[in-house]
Amino acid sequence: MRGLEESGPRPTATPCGCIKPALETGNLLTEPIGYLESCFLAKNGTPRQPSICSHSRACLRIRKSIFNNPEHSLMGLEQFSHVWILFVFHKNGHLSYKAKVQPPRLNGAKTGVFSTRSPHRPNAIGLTLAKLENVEGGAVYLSGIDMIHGTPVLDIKPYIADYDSPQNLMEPLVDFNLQNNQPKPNTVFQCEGKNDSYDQRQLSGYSDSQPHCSTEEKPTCPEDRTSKESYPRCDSTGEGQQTLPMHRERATDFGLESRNDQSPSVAEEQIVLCGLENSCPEEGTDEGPRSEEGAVEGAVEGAAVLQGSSVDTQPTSPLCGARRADRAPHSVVPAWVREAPVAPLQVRFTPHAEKELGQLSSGGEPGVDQPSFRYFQSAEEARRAIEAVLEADPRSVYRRKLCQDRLFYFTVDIAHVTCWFGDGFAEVLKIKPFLSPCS
Ligand SMILES: C[S@@+](CC[C@H](N)C(=O)[O-])C[C@H]1O[C@@H](n2cnc3c(N)ncnc32)[C@H](O)[C@@H]1O
Repeated sequence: MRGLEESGPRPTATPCGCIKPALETGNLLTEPIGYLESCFLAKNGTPRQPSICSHSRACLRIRKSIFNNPEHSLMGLEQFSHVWILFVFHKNGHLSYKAKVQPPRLNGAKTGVFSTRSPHRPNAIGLTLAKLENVEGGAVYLSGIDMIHGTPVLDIKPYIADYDSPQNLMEPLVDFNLQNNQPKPNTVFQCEGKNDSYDQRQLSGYSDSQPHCSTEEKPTCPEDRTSKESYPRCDSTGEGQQTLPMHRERATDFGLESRNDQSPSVAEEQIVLCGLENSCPEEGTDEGPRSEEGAVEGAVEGAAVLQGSSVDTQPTSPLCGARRADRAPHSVVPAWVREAPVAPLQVRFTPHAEKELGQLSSGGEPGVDQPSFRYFQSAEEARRAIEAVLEADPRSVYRRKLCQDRLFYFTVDIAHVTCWFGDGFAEVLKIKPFLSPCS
């Protein structure tokens, strides 16, 4: 990654010799959107992952040099409970990196850098999933962080479990009996599956190796403080900061709470999890106050949407045998994420397009030199990909509203697809081979 001292992105050559603008070759000139004010002043003692210390606190103020009105850029973010923070490991000391590293968790054994969360990597970029405590004006208040004070932050993105958690992309492992919130008997096996999560921790290298903080045990964290006490630096610069919503009412409010008002506190999330884990016969410990039935119901329903927010609830069985930090956190997203106003489209292919698709996978007509798929293994796979793309209506709002009758083109693998959209459907008209001159 290029340093700030350089004047700007310069054109660079691609492997095939074409000169392209720097951005197109991935040479990004970054400018931090802000510098983190963190409760951790130095690398030493800073948790290796955010899950280790849920009480850690930080504040990020969006710089005015990025947006004249930083608060505009944060509009709507308060509706999310968690955010991804992309940042620069600015205190790495050197920019060197090695293909194999020794993550502390492997205790001396080496593994490939890309299978770890090591700070020392080709581009010194870190990625942390933090809890969003509050948004006030142009400032974002976070908890559960593993970055030090002064860390340059490159970006904030909302955490959306539907997109970001593989558990949401796979068939649920547990069939819940929603009446009494008990997993059906076959989930006992899942609850016993401790090895899986252990293996994953081993592989990720930097995950929870230390005693982690919970509401009840906090060996390495600062005291749980009131919001103002938690952000001394922010308070010193930010006038009129309000008390952060750290202390919430009861877990029963959790599933029914609008993110607009307040997010559930860490403690509440844990209460909900405790309520769920008590349904797991493996887990005998009772680490926190038991939630009331209502709270558990709200959680198990998962997609419960009220007051503009939607609570994500993960299947609990893989979590039963795991420790708290291994569990996918419940998260809150605004309702629009799950209730998009755009209905899925019906997708159909003209007979002509069907024929062309078949020809692509078979390498074309005899005697004609035609490429076959690079990524898909069959025409059927390509067809499913094309269907999925179109079903979700890939058109921009502008196109949808103002250029409805225009043909729409896109390319997937070597298929250049031409289609059109009608009321509630998309129809594929043509599929031609496409080979990029310079990919
Ligand atoms: C293992 S990294 C993981 C960071 C992030 N969660 C990730 O996976 O990319 C976390 C460690 O990086 C170090 N660290 C945090 N902020 C840093 C910074 N700005 N520059 C260099 N090292 C930093 C701290 O020692 C912390 O324990």
